[in-house]
Amino acid sequence: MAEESLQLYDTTLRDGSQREGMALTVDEKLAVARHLDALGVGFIEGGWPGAVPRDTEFFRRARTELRLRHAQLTAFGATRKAGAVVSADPQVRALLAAGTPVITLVAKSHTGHVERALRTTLAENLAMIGSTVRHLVHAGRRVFLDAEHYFDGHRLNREYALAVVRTAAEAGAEAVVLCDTNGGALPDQVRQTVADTIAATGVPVGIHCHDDTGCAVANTMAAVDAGATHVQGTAHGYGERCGNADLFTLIGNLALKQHRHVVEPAQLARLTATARAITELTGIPPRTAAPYAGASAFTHKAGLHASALRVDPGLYQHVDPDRVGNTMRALVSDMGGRSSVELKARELGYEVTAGSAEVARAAARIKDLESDGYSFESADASFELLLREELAGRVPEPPFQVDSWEVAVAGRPGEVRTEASVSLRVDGVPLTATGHGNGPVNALDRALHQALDPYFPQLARLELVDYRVRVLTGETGSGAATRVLVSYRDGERRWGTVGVDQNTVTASWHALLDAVRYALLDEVCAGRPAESPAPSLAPA
Ligand SMILES: CC(=O)SCCNC(=O)CCNC(=O)[C@H](O)C(C)(C)COP(=O)(O)OP(=O)(O)OC[C@H]1O[C@@H](n2cnc3c(N)ncnc32)[C@H](O)[C@@H]1OP(=O)(O)O
Ligand SMILES: CC(=O)C(=O)O
Repeated sequence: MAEESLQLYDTTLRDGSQREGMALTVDEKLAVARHLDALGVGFIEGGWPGAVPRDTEFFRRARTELRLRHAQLTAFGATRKAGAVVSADPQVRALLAAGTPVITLVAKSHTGHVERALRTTLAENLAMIGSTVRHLVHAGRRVFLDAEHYFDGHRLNREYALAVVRTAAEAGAEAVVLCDTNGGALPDQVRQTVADTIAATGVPVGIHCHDDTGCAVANTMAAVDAGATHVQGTAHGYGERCGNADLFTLIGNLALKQHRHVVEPAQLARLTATARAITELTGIPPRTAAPYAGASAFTHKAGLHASALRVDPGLYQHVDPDRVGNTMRALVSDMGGRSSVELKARELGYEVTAGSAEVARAAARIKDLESDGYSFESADASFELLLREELAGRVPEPPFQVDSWEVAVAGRPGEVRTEASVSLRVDGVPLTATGHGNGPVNALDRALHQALDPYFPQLARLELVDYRVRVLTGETGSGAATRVLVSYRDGERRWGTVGVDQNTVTASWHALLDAVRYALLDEVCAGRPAESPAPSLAPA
């Protein structure tokens, strides 16, 4: 396909913010805008000044705090009210006051909406569009017109929908963006309607799709195929109801499948990092299966896939993950075999081959342990400990031994106390320590730190960051097995371990021990500095 330039327009900060659960502060909006700018989008729609106070404030601060290198900041708002004088309309004045180089106006293109929602005449709606666009263009702004409900409107009254497009363009709108506002269109309808609109009017058109049929990206691609030259979307497809077209997926598709010039290759390589940074800012759990930028987009679980990937990653990947800044990952589980173990081991830095006896033993143990309830796909550290055992041909000497542990939970109205005690040995030296916490796992974690940190100073940086419990056989009630997954981090690294037992606290203890042992892999006891003898770790 010929290389062709498209306008890339992001509306995360406006339509994306219409998503349930999304409520960015002004600081967060500014930060999202900076990420999108670095990604190379052409336009960033910041919100609706004059209607949403936070958006008015965003544009006020953007004037001094936002230095965009690629994108043009865009303010969004409605045309003047029916019967109003455009220059006196407060919403239109607020749009100009936002001080952006670009303004996007929303207008009705569906006769039913004009008559029933706006409660005005079809002629007055056209006059509202014409006068508002002219007024803003005269004030020196670039103007886009979002034609609301365009696809339904075009089906109901094609001539009127086309009249909206012509009126906006004749008044000076740079492009008219055809909106599938209720998200109900399918790709064929979008393709035909876009083609018909361009053929009938000759006006440059854009596309803005919602995802209510799960087709927002497909509809956008269909519109581009039919000649749309301006593409709207949002980060992660955030947006009203089911969301908008996912801009990250669109960028991947347009750049890598159709070789269209949407962003530079170096910007494309920021796609995954941008997606993750925006997730951090919104706090909305990411869709791991999201194309291109999702954590699972290049993650392989099935053994047969892994066996082909060993030969050539291209055999099960439609593009090279490096192009979008993502990485290939392998998962080990009972659905994998020796190839999955080899891939995961290589990912972790081990030079092993699927044909070796060690790898075969590791693969067999994983299948057995998973049938007992273990799950290794989020527990790389437990996998690595298991792999090391197989490579060494024995259970390596642990850096510390456990003699016993104990947890006590006592309560009375308004107060619950949890205390954990551990008895360990390091280099044969017995240690006991006690930890208090807001629950058994927290108390055990603190007791382990209390006992071990003086001997292994690197453990002091260790932080328990996630804890998940799953009851594996709910129907057997309190006798059910539980699986516990814990995640630790020590600043740079993050790792997960798994424990399984009938007793939740025991399963947690095993997962905690694996996590601490993993932290001490390759470490020898730091020893006690001569000048500071081992502290007494007996409980007070
Ligand atoms: C398809 C889209 O997503 S467009 C973007 C939608 N985004 C938003 O609505 C977020 C910001 N909105 C708001 O803050 C408020 O809704 C406001 C300030 C715009 C209006 O608030 P209010 O005056 O209290 O009215 P309300 O929210 O009930 O909306 C009804 C008014 O909007 C008008 N309206 C509805 N659609 C449109 C439109 N496309 N263009 C202009 N006016 C419209 C109605 O005619 C009605 O006006 P009227 O009271 O003069 O008859
Ligand atoms: C303008 C817009 O957000 C829509 O029609 O969906």
